[in-house]
Amino acid sequence: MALYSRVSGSVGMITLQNPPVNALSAAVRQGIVDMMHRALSEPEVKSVVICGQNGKFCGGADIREFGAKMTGPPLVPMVHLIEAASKPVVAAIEGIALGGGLELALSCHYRIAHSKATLGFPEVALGLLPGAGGTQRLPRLIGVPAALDLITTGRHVTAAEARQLGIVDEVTDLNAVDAAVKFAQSVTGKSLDARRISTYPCPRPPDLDAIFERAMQQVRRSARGAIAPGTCVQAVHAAVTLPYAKGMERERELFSLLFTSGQARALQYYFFAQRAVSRWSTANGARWDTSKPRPVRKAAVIGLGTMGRGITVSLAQAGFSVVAVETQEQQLSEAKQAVSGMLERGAKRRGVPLAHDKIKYSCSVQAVADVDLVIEAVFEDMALKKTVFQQLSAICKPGVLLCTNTSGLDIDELASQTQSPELVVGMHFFAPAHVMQLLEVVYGPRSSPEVVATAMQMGKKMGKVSVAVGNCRGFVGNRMLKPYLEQAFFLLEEGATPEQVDQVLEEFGFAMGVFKVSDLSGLDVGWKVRKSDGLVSPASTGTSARIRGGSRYSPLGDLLCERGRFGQKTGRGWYQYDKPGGRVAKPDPWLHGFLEEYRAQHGLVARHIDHQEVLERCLYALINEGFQILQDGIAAGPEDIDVIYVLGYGWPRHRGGPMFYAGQVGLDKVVERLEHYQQIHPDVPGLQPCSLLRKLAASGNPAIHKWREVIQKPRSQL
Ligand SMILES: CCCCCCC[C@H](O)CC(=O)SCCNC(=O)CCNC(=O)[C@H](O)C(C)(C)COP(=O)([O-])OP(=O)([O-])OC[C@H]1O[C@@H](n2cnc3c(N)ncnc32)[C@H](O)[C@@H]1OP(=O)([O-])[O-]
Repeated sequence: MALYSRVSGSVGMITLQNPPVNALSAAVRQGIVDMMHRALSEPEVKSVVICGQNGKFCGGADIREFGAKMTGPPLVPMVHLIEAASKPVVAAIEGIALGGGLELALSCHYRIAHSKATLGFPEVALGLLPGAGGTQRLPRLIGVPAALDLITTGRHVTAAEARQLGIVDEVTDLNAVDAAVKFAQSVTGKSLDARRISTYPCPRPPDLDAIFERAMQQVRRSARGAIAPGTCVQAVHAAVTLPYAKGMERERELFSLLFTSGQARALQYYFFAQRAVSRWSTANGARWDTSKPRPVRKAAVIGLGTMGRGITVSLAQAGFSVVAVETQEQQLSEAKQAVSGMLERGAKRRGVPLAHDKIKYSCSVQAVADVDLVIEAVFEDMALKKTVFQQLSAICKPGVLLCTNTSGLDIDELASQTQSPELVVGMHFFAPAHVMQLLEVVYGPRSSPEVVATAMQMGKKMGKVSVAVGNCRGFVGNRMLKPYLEQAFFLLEEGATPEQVDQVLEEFGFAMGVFKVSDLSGLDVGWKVRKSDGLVSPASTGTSARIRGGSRYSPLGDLLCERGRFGQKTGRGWYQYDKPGGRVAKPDPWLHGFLEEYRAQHGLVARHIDHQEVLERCLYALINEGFQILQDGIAAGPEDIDVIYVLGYGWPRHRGGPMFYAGQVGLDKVVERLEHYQQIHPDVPGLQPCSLLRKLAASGNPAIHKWREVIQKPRSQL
């Protein structure tokens, strides 16, 4: 709702009240309309200030209302009512003015912002465009190029930048509401003719066509199949080419198109999913709201390879004191240099002070004796990690949290090396660790609730989105990757090429196809794991070459590794590169010949494989594993899996995540297609629909937020 009060006798104050961000719900819109009428009708009131409760102006339209039937006064007439007012209306912007909140501010005649406020049009990230006049007013106010930048990227600007761009009239370090009241008094009685943005002509730069062409190219490059950014460009184009009223009609048309799209639904689901994962729960009943994190001031990182360096940077940038340990002298001095470089670049980019003095380097594990938390990031080898955990358990002060950055090894086995297994938890960072936003927090059966809470909070402090997951081989992300990769290998055996598979996945929206990713991360990584699992067999002919444990196995990745083809680092992998370390993947005729030979050797006849089969086999196998993970209680809900896939594995955000996508396709259809492929390839693993997927499909494809009701919780172990 909105509150009305009278300040200093002549200023009518409208205060938006809708925690947590004063979103423009039906009640708030109704309140604004009613209070505006009141302020305009009271003769003593000479000017109006609009502000938000609790230091937040407004976070935009209330996204929680998007799925429901629209009630209350619409936003567009509301902003027109404000702009047309005969008394000056001043927006007092504290905290945030985002989306519809900024549109509300742009309909006011003046805008006063606090210096710490941020402003922006983030609608594009929700699959929308600013639909209450934002696409028509902003270019009129700040010009086409700047408006295109803000609207198509959704980036937030500081109050200082907003002032520079001309979005706000004044910035204050003092109380913005008081400043707005004073300002409102100072403009009482002044003509408002020049203050109504909708009446401004839209500036037409001479190179207008080139500007729009460049904007379209830019969004096509960065959007990868998302429709909202290009539609935003079209809406701004309407501001330049049409009179205001017609431009508003066009904005409305384009907004409706986006609003009813599957992409908007997916992005809005994802918005809430990313927030829902912070309300974590574990299979044995620990929860976010009943578990208190421990204080951590000083942390240690053991092992300064690529991951350890990134983790050190993340910790230092988040303000933790860090002890960075690397026992090999040469590696330690290289790490120091690399970490310094990353910190300097980070400080420059983010405009924050350097965090060098936060880090103490050492080549002795003894240096961690007084820290509160240790993150082990040594080579991915169980024997080595066990030794490190034994050492840490002996050296660290009592009560220290021992975390491992393993990407899939058994947390419980590591915990059993220590005197306090309840203090052990996984913190699985993604490379590059100082850039990637995702953190899988892996709890073992003995991890204590407060240890999980501490790791989750540490992730948040480092600017990561932390997702709590259970302990199993590969956890959530890498466990689901396995069937996805396997299907891609089988498709090559059956007649596809890496470029064909990658093209299908990239058209779906992945930044990179599965084979390009494999070349980037190094084929040797998976090879080492398969070797230690006893899967890599010297026999390259005969039926046993393609069977492991009674199921189909593709040795293609192993065969490439045996030939020294590790991907980008060796200049050859599934593709060829112009040199070792090269980045541009080119189809490799050698690989095509190798695949032909391989098929001939194993009596396989290449067949035509279409787009649909590539997509369904790769994605549905991955999705099926996701359902198995839910069934096993490794992830608490589909949101956890979706956030992991979007933030850690390049799943296109506008498709919501694999579990949301499955729901959009229809769970019955996913079951049917998996069964279809399973009939054709009965020995291929990963194609048998798991029982939870079947159960949900049979119960009529319920909405994703209802899945938890069907998922049977594993028995509490507490
Ligand atoms: C016919 C045409 C009609 C057209 C009308 C179109 C109008 C318009 O153009 C469309 C829009 O405005 S689209 C909207 C454009 N606006 C946006 O896209 C803004 C999106 N919001 C954000 O970017 C961030 O939330 C903030 C920066 C606001 C705060 O960040 P922070 O401090 O890190 O906090 P946090 O953890 O992120 O959020 C805290 C809590 O607030 C909740 N919540 C937040 N915004 C909400 C909203 N608008 N609504 C409801 N709820 C919203 C959030 O879910 C969470 O709830 P929980 O229950 O505690 O989990």
